[in-house]
Amino acid sequence: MIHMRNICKQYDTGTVALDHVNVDIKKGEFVFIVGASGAGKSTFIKMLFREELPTSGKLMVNGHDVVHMEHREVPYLRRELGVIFQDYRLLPDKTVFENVAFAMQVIEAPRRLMQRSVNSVLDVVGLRDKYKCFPSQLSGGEQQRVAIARAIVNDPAIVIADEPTGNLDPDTSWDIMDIFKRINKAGTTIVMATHDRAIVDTMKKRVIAIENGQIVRDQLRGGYGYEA
Ligand SMILES: Nc1ncnc2c1ncn2[C@@H]1O[C@H](COP(=O)(O)OP(=O)(O)OP(=O)(O)O)[C@@H](O)[C@H]1O
Repeated sequence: MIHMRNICKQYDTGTVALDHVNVDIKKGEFVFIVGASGAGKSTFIKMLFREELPTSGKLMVNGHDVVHMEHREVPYLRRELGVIFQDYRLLPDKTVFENVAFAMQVIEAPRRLMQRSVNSVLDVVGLRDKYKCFPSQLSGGEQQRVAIARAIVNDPAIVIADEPTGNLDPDTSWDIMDIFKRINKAGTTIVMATHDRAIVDTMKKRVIAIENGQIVRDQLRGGYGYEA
């Protein structure tokens, strides 16, 4: 599902953010990406949806050759991925329903499918009753639920999340992780960068640790493994 070979990323500033990274992630896996600040986690995540391109190496994501694909193919890659950020990134002047529906409008999904699919994912994240609210009327945890609903409404092959609980308190973070667990149980691959030691230690999923742009540990049923 994800195949990285000798991926290097050097930014224009000269910083080497990824240094010969090799990773294979299979369908249905749940993978945490951990590492100190500046280790290269976000850069790793951004490669997957082609927000950044590697300087060298081979990268396949869900059958797409991310490095060599034509620009016009990029939307086809991205519609197979659901991406979630620490800061939610909702559209402030759209309601909960409209924020989620917008992801379907972008791919020109049929209207009748839209109503059903949006209601269904709002059920998954427990927000059906708030469908008319605007983001400013929601708590941080609720906003992140909307972002998750938006990410999964088109039934992506892979959900990619960069610090999705970074702005949330521990109880709310666990509620969010329960949603990710359910999405993963339904067969969706999840790749998540996180600093949340308690979550990584408790969930016992695959852990890929990055240090100075290099993978220093890749462990099934791993723990966080770093001092805070
Ligand atoms: N757009 C950019 N231009 C130049 N350097 C960058 C850019 N983005 C990241 N970097 C540098 O690349 C390195 C890796 O950054 P990255 O954001 O991937 O780390 P991270 O592990 O996600 O850190 P954090 O946990 O703080 O988010 C850092 O040295 C960072 O300063």
